[in-house]
Amino acid sequence: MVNDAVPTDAVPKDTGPTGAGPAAEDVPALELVGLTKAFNGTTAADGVSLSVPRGSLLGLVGPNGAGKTTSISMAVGLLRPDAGTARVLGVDMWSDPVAAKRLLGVLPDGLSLPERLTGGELLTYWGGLRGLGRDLVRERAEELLRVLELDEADRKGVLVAEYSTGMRKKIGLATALLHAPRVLVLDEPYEAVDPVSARVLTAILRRFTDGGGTVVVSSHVMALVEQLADRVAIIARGRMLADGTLDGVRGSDATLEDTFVRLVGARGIGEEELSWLSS
Ligand SMILES: Nc1ncnc2c1ncn2[C@@H]1O[C@H](COP(=O)(O)OP(=O)(O)OP(=O)(O)O)[C@@H](O)[C@H]1O
Repeated sequence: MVNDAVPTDAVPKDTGPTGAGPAAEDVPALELVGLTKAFNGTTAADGVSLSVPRGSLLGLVGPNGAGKTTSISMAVGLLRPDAGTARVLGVDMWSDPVAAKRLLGVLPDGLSLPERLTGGELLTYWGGLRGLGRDLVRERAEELLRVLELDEADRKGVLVAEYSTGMRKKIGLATALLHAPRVLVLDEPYEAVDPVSARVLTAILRRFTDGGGTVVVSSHVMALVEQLADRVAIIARGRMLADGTLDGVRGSDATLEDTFVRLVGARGIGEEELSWLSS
């Protein structure tokens, strides 16, 4: 798995959602252009291209090892591509990473966070890195902790190091939202999150897109993507197999899972395989 953790190179000073200047209306929120990456001679992403219109919520799905995290990591500036690039509202991630990251909120795979801080302290620290004013950070941090139900742990002084997996996801999401980005890229945001918190997360994402924001979510849960997303992209073996509106990709009479299995290829278990399990 790609695990390049926290955005590093010159965390941008934020000037708010409109800080990077207005982009032309027809510019996609996020564009992946021929993103390619090989690890030790093995291609993990092979010319991955995708265009995500503004205001949409795209579900990125693919089997284990398909190249989702690799592609996302290149798109958000965490992993340098061998070839290709990504643009956030028309701003090139690899030639102008500071401006591109200003527009972007990211929940990366395997996010590493400062562990010896409470959630509130972490958000204060993060807001400072983003160049946000103290009062604004305090207000937003309190609200995020409350909405994401991390406020009680915060009052008790629970450190991030002591957080459960789901709590870590939620505080990671809070760091992604804190500077009010225009595009959110979330790698498996629902993983390990309880059903009540999942509803809160869905409500946050809907509010975000209703306000004109754009979301890319990777997930293995087809039913969730069908319920949440208006667009879907299917990737396998490092290649984009399909992308478009949900109905366009799956057709009106098939489930996303059917389409996924048809495109990716089903694999059953042979008669003899694992027969020792039933002996
Ligand atoms: N840092 C790395 N070093 C070597 N190989 C890597 C690295 N990161 C990813 N890979 C390989 O690249 C391929 C794609 O991995 P990636 O993590 O992008 O897949 P994924 O679609 O996110 O998988 P999953 O659904 O299991 O999280 C896999 O074969 C993986 O082993």
